[in-house]
Amino acid sequence: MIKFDISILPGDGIGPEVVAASLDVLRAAETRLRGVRFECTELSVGAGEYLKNGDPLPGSAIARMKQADAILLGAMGLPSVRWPNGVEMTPQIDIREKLDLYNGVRPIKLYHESHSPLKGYGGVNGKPIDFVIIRENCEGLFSERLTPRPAGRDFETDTLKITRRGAERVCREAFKLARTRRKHCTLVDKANVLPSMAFFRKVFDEVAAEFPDVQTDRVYIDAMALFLVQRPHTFDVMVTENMFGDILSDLAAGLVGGMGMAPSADLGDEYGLFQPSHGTAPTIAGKGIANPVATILSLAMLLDWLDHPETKRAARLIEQAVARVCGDPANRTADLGGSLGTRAITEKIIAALE
Ligand SMILES: NC(=O)c1ccc[n+]([C@@H]2O[C@H](COP(=O)([O-])OP(=O)(O)OC[C@H]3O[C@@H](n4cnc5c(N)ncnc54)[C@H](O)[C@@H]3O)[C@@H](O)[C@H]2O)c1
Ligand SMILES: CC(C)[C@H](C(=O)O)[C@@H](O)C(=O)O
Repeated sequence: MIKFDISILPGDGIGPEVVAASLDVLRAAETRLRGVRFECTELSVGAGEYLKNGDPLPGSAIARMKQADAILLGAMGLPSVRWPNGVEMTPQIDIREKLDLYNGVRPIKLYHESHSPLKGYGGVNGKPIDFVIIRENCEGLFSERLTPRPAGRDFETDTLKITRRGAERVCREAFKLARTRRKHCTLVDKANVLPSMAFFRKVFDEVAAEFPDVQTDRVYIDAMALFLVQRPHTFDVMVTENMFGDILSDLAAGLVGGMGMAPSADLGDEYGLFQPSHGTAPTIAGKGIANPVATILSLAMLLDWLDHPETKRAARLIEQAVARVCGDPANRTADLGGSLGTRAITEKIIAALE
């Protein structure tokens, strides 16, 4: 019997609700696997933990995460809980940096035409929306956010830093992924204006030369916001800077039904953390209406990443169950215009596991 040790970080707001739903799916999938068990250890991290004990990310939690085989996270942060300098507590960014989870993988897939605000997508005659945003997770515009600054200045700055190592490794991961898909990789940058972005483009071009079988494009971030609305079906894998990826991934989620449909993985060379792209959605927390699909799909990414034949089989079972359930427009949660609650859609997904 192989045991996989999973750290579970439910977090704040709807985080615990969507994580509980995903753990029910995990337990149901586990009964269909041979010789594999999951041991889950819950860790308290987030704004709630700060309010209780004064630290949103205790060192003991980081130490425990480092021992685990993988990490599943709900969502963290509350708009009312802030540091004295005015910014929110964002332990999820701290974790990415501490575990060097530089490769932010954010798949975007449309399961039914009724989920998209765009006309002519999905369905029998519609065009599929199926692409992946690779977000550089450990530098870019977030890189110097923790640098202490003198108090009382009448200006504040943030630095957008791109290193060769940072750009090279994330571009390489994007190309490797493109190779397993439709072999197309698009760089999204602002190389017309920012020297840091011209540097990112130079590194992208160098890495591209290692992957002659992958077609490339270079699109400015402002144009990409337009193209994602006009022709999202034309993209396969795109790679971009931290902040650009943060913004584009919400826009992209909007194309396929909203944040409740957008899973993600934060990957490094040693550790893997999996979480929905969404936040804590405080206005719907505790109402039993949060859409758990993004977290359930993140769980499938986790199982795939564990890279054991049985966990990979579990990942496929979950993905297929989600596709079957979400492919039926009768199965819609409130965010998709339906009436199913968190529990009801989770039960349908569990029933669809084969
Ligand atoms: N990775 C994370 O943990 C993460 C990501 C984004 C925001 N946040 C934090 O979450 C808090 C709220 O941020 P926000 O409102 O900008 O973003 P949000 O993602 O929480 O919510 C944006 C919109 O999407 C809806 N939504 C999100 N997830 C949903 C789900 N599963 N089902 C149905 N509807 C869903 C919300 O109700 C809201 O209308 C803030 O404190 C923010 O810092 C955390
Ligand atoms: C809430 C915030 C810290 C986080 C980020 O900026 O990375 C979120 O927007 C995300 O996309 O995971």
